[in-house]
Amino acid sequence: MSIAKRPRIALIAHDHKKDTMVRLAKEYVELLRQCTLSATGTTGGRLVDEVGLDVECMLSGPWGGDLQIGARLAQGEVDAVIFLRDPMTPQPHEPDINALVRACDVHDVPCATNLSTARLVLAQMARVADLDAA
Ligand SMILES: O=C(CO)COP(=O)(O)O
Repeated sequence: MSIAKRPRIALIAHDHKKDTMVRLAKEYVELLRQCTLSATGTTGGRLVDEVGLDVECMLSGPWGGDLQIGARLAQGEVDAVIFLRDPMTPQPHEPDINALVRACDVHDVPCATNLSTARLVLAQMARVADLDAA
């Protein structure tokens, strides 16, 4: 994967996965502080408030936040997506979610949709970009 010197990571979590995202961000806070972060609205707000990260917050997912991130990604402005999806709960904006994941596949951008993969991606990013992991 191609990774910028200061990796640009998008962070997204569905409601039942937001606590997991906050824990993950705390685990990798040293790495994430060295990255340029964007997030969907509610996820980003929690990462700012509870982890103290500097995050550019897009719209909330159901209001178009996934699409905003997807548009940036299509323009080559996102190096990885951590998208903790809730596989048990139907989402009103499922087409937007699919569009973002598809954009990751189209543009060959790493997209972690569960915690274990997220850890692998973040650890690899720290290694490849020679950044300090948590
Ligand atoms: O719905 C989401 C992703 O599809 C997440 O959006 P929020 O971070 O605004 O809750």
